[in-house]
Amino acid sequence: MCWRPFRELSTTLEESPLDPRFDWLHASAAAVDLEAREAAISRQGELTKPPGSLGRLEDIAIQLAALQGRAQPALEQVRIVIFAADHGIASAGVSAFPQAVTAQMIANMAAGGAAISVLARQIGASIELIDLGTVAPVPAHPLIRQAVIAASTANLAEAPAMSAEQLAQALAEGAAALERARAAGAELFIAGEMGIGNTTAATALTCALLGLPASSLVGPGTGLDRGGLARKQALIEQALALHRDSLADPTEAPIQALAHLGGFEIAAMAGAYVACAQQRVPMLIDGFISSAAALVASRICPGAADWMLLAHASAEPGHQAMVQALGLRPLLDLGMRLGEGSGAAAAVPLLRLACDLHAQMATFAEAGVAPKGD
Ligand SMILES: O=C(O)c1ccc[n+]([C@@H]2O[C@H](COP(=O)([O-])O)[C@@H](O)[C@H]2O)c1
Ligand SMILES: Cc1cc2nc[nH]c2cc1C
Repeated sequence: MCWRPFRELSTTLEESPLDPRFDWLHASAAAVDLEAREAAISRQGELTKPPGSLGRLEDIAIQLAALQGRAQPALEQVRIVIFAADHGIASAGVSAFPQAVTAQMIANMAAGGAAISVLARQIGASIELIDLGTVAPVPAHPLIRQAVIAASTANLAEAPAMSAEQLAQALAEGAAALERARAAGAELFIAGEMGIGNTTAATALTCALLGLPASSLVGPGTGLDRGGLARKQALIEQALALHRDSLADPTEAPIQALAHLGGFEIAAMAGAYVACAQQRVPMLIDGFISSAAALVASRICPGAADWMLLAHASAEPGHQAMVQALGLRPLLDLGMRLGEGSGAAAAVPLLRLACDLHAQMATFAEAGVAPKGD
């Protein structure tokens, strides 16, 4: 695919026609292993149950077999990477919580007291926290990687959220996190996020990519009241109008939308997802913000969605449109809207159950059970 980021730029994004910093994004998504898929389908047909009776537990095992390239998939090594960043738009009052919470929650995650800390311990996942830039200080901690791009993005209702250089840095941080996850032997990659104001960025980004009005996707995020919700919608409308011309070229729209309307953590997640698809690492997508990043990744890298499982349906109302556009089906619907990768972590036991059933059930022949008649 001939894809040229920043070919025709707004004056604030100054890059050359073919910017080499984005070259790596051009590589295609890997093909899934159809032989392993067929072998897994065939094994499911031999297990002691009416064919199809384990429903989506069968589909999960088959998909993981195709992604891991083995007839018997397994999920011992799960990696959770939490990308954290602040947003310029937060100063406009689009969140129910103060901006300082982003940095405070990174510290809480590192100390082991956040929901994702409990979930990661429970499922035995390794965890990495990446600080891409917060307004309040983040303490030094062995679990926290300092990869600060800027204290926050710019206010996307007034200017492009980030420069091309900042975008390149964020995307590369995501790819580097995937590289470390692979080195640690990860069999499944989960990206989580933390960023006060990031439902505004994720909503604006999705509106731009799907051509939908702010009113159809905007939601309360951390718990905005009616007045806050109206302010959030108006700011997203303002941002979409401001950046419309910069997003006009459909071949560049995903990357331009990321630069103009995204956040550092959203761009890093998109970079990690593209790298996962290119490097054969199955990913489990979390909620609203993660799905916006997944949508960008699937637009940048056609075929990336083949490498994704969607953990859950977020309670944030705009998530439904993202789910539809991704063509994925959520595994869980628990009314969650936390982020942090929490919904994905909650779905891991289900995936493991699917793998264990696939590997450990007896076949009709082994158990001496008569198979389905003709
Ligand atoms: O992932 C979700 O489905 C989700 C839905 C609503 C809110 N969040 C989290 O809440 C924060 C953003 O909410 P807000 O209201 O500040 O835009 C951010 O840290 C997200 O992780 C996450
Ligand atoms: C406390 C808190 C925890 C979070 N985790 C992810 N987003 C969050 C937002 C808030 C406000």
